[in-house]
Amino acid sequence: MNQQGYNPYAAAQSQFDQIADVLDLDPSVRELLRQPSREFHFTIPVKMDDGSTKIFHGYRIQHNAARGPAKGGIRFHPLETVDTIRALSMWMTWKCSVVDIPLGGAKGGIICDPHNLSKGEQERLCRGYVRQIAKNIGPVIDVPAPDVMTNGQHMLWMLDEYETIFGGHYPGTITGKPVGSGGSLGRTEATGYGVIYSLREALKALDIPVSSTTASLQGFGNVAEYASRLYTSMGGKIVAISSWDNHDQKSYTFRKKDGLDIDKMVAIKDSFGTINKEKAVELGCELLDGGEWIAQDVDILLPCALENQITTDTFEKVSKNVKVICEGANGPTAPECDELIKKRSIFLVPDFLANAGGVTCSYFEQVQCNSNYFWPKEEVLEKLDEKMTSAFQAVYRLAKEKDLYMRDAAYIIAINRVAEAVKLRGWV
Ligand SMILES: NC(=O)C1=CN([C@@H]2O[C@H](COP(=O)(O)OP(=O)(O)OC[C@H]3O[C@@H](n4cnc5c(N)ncnc54)[C@H](O)[C@@H]3O)[C@@H](O)[C@H]2O)C=CC1
Ligand SMILES: O=C(O)CCC(=O)C(=O)O
Repeated sequence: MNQQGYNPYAAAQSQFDQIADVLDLDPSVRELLRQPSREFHFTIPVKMDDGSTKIFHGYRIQHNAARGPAKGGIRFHPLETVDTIRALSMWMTWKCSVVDIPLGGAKGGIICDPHNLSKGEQERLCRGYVRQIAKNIGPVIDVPAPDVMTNGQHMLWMLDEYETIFGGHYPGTITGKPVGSGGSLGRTEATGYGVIYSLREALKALDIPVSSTTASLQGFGNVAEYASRLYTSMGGKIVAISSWDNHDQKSYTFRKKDGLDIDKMVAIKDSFGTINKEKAVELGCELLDGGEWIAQDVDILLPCALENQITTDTFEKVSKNVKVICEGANGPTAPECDELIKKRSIFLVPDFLANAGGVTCSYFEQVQCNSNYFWPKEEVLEKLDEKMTSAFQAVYRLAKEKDLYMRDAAYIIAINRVAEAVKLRGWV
């Protein structure tokens, strides 16, 4: 999902280079880690409902697998680009490393708009994707999962195709599967809840009670919905949410200054996370331009939609009262904006730490599939909270000790672990 003039891969590499300098990384380690180790680009012919055949373009990019099988979601998006997937694969490596789970980093995508595909066409697209990549994914190689505009149903079609090809049950091939078909309880909630576990720790560090805070969110899909649910259940108040309207081809911000009722907002969104604007107005929401979510007078900003949303331009609109930015999306902040965030002393919880709950629960799903024994939801969420909290605390401790920006501290921990793994394996 590239926007004009913005290249997420260049952003991911620039973040990496900055920390590689701080760590004085060995040149060969640096060269190895600043790019993906393997890339697959392929075509996917799909029989459409009208009898025609359409050719889609699919990608799977594996950044690094030194600490374990590569891991990361598959996106469906009409504006997906290879550089976005490269960046996301790199961020997956740092994400798995910062929460210390034995997995590497990968990401996949198909250039398509599922809004315009029937269920049957989506199933054939998922199966076609797997036919092209089956030999290069699997429980010990690379394990996909859902991401933007993909869900458990897509994952199960993909798994079924994989198991048909290899003739057996291999539930550890894909995570984010539906519960009852090899999925873990809690995976649907995991990313959003993880964002709020990190936010809770950040507020604790700042000595601010959650129940005294207000927040504004970008996005209302999987991550944002569950982040909103947990945050409001802790007493926080959400005053604005923005979402994309595919029919109007623009985004809107829905604002209610005395607080949005999240159950009611969920009831009027579709499966793509689009809020019905007519129904929102009936619920008493003000309808603002999509970009207005960032300009609200709140304590907390939760970007949970897209990359490159907090830029030097949009940052000018950020209220002086914002105390925390907790990044639910991957890469929502342009690298040049970090200096501005630091200058304003806004506490930042970086994306690959804040949104690591999804992949952590995916790891739990693999563990459960391997032992063919599934845990109750409370146990999954308790383990998730433990993992997220201890990762946050390790990053926060380092940031405090060395007076570092939270993103830099998280990168130092993550990159050091991967650099150590590639050295121990004798790759460099
Ligand atoms: N689903 C997961 O487990 C994980 C997702 N992420 C990241 O979180 C972000 C969101 O992912 P999901 O919630 O899964 O996606 P999703 O597809 O469920 O929801 C995306 C949401 O973003 C909104 N959106 C799209 N363009 C927008 C715009 N211009 N302005 C305002 N809203 C807009 C959509 O309306 C929708 O509500 C992505 O960056 C994704 O990579 C990160 C970790 C795990
Ligand atoms: O659950 C997973 O394996 C991957 C989730 C993901 O794609 C992400 O964290 O960005």
